[in-house]
Amino acid sequence: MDTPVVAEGLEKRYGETVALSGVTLSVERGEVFALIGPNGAGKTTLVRALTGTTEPDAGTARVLEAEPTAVDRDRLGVLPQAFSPPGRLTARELLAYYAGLYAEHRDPEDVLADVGLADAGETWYEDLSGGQQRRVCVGTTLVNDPGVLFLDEPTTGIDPAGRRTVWRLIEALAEAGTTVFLTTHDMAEAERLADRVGLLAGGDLVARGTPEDLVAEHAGSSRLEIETTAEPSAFEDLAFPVAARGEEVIVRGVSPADIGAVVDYLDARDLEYSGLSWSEPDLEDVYLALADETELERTNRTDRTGETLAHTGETA
Ligand SMILES: Nc1ncnc2c1ncn2[C@@H]1O[C@H](COP(=O)(O)OP(=O)(O)OP(=O)(O)O)[C@@H](O)[C@H]1O
Repeated sequence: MDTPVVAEGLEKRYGETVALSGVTLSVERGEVFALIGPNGAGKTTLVRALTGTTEPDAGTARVLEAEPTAVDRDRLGVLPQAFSPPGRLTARELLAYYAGLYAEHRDPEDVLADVGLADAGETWYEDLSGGQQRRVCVGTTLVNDPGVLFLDEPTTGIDPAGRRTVWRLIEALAEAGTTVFLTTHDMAEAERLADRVGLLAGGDLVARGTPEDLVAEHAGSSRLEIETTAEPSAFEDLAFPVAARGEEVIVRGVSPADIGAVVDYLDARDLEYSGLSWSEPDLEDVYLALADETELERTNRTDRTGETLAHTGETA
């Protein structure tokens, strides 16, 4: 079977603004592809170009082997970033309404349960909480059991438990062969769900790969965050790279076994601290490193983070 989502050299401008500057990508069947990137990076524009709601200035897109405007809608699910169904329909009525648009559709009751709203079926959409509304919106994209699903920030505004419900749902869909193209600002979401992640910045896909590969390549080393008002210079003799950020000192490359030595260092110098937290590098570090780098290249600025470096050339 052919690759369900393919973009080649997609370009889109709005006046002087370059929203997409030649994006090429493909997403395989059953794959979850997460598109991340700063506000205004072009994510929604890319989703719109792939789903036929905006026409690119150059390049081509194919979804389910068709032009985006000619895709068999029975096989496609699209959740736009801004989606406001009628407020005076209940969650159940809304899903039944959207299901009725398709000759073959799932039982709306099952979809309601899938998005964790079995108990809220009789509530008007306008009376649901923001997170419940978003879950109904996700549900509307599932009624036709789509083969390809575009979800533009599906979990924005959803509480942690509801988010996990949606995550499990997406995982189950992908396992059953649904191709999922997702945009998100939630790095935990991208890391958990995505087989591959693409980082869009300034209309360009500046990095792509599995979350693991991106972390290994771009995220740097582990970080120990020390909440302290001590001056960065007080850490000069520590055997690890250190950077300061506000009332935090960030020590890089510390393994869990090294934490004791850092604590000894603090105690020996009477450096007061109110908290220590250690973390493995993750996708958020990748995002910060690459988004900053791209922003730097774009603006040619040299001082963007407000971080003061102690005795290394690193940023935190
Ligand atoms: N219809 C439009 N008219 C004019 N400019 C637009 C239009 N749509 C998008 N843009 C511009 O194109 C750029 C990319 O916007 P886009 O919405 O694709 O970004 P995004 O990555 O989805 O952002 P966010 O994370 O904030 O949702 C922005 O500078 C935006 O202002």
